[in-house]
Amino acid sequence: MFQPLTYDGLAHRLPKRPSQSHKGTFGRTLLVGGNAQLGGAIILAAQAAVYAGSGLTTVATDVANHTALHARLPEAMVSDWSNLAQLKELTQAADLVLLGPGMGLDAFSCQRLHRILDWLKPGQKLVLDGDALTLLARHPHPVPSGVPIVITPHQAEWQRLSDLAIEDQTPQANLAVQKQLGFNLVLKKPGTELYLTDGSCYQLTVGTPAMATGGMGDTLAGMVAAFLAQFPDDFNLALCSAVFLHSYLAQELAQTQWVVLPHQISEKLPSLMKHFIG
Ligand SMILES: NC(=O)C1=CN([C@@H]2O[C@H](COP(=O)(O)OP(=O)(O)OC[C@H]3O[C@@H](n4cnc5c(N)ncnc54)[C@H](OP(=O)(O)O)[C@@H]3O)[C@@H](O)[C@H]2O)[C@@H](O)CC1
Ligand SMILES: Nc1ncnc2c1ncn2[C@@H]1O[C@H](COP(=O)(O)OP(=O)(O)O)[C@@H](O)[C@H]1O
Ligand SMILES: [Mg+2]
Repeated sequence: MFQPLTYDGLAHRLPKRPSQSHKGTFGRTLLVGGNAQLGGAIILAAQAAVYAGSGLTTVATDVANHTALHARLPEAMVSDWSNLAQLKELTQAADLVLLGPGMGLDAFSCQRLHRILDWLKPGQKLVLDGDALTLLARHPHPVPSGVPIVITPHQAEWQRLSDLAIEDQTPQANLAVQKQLGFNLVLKKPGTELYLTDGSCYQLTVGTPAMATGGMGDTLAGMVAAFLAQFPDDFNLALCSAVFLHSYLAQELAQTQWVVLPHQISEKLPSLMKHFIG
């Protein structure tokens, strides 16, 4: 049922950067997340998005995170996520919205999730991760039509969304729920599984327990966002490449490290992508 994701099957298939280009060519990416306690999650996601090549990256987050984000990642623009009018403008101007890392589960975050689902228009793209998935499971809301959606749950988040206990998350059961939902599903675990809306299914051949540390999924979410935003011509290739490179890089780093820190993956991305794409 699954096609294996391998280096040889993916490398050199993504397009090089055209010389006639500017930052707008490579995607306007909006990341929404990071409450006062979980700012690290959206900072890690934003670093991954910028280092993976997103042309213009804006982060809507709690004001408590603004100074840290500016200090750590001056390439990203920052907005106060409690300003709903500004959030609407940013959402409507984005090519892709990533929603969820560290966003928390309170009523205001739920409102943000529902409003962003209402504001998105056909032609835009949406990635949902972390608390956005838990909120959607608890408080379902219609999703925009004509907007490809990627969800990146770990097994407990998928349990909340699918009602499948972790021991019941067989490929057949996962596929049945994914088809009902109509989302592209990246089910994160050792041997991450991808169930795409065109019916294709893939499984990771790389990865390591050195990845089992907080923030690793936030980094993947930022990479997925940047790949989908900057490589719009082949959605599935962009998604598969992001998922593959995240674990491939971690596996490379784990040859000499006990644990791989999520930000180390981001730091290696510009050189690895040059090597991978050619
Ligand atoms: N630096 C920061 O700011 C960080 C902020 N973060 C942000 O925190 C928010 C909450 O995300 P979350 O993943 O930490 O919590 P939640 O959704 O409750 O899941 C944990 C529960 O699920 C269970 N579990 C079972 N299987 C599992 C599996 N395969 N993978 C993982 N968990 C599994 C697990 O079981 P246990 O560990 O108890 O065995 C536990 O009971 C989210 O927005 C995220 O972005 C984090 O990224 C960390 C760094
Ligand atoms: N033992 C493991 N083997 C392979 N990959 C792992 C392992 N543990 C975690 N990962 C990977 O690390 C990431 C963890 O994501 P997630 O739980 O959402 O982290 P966080 O929310 O803390 O950022 C996923 O990509 C998952 O596949
Ligand atoms: Mg996560």
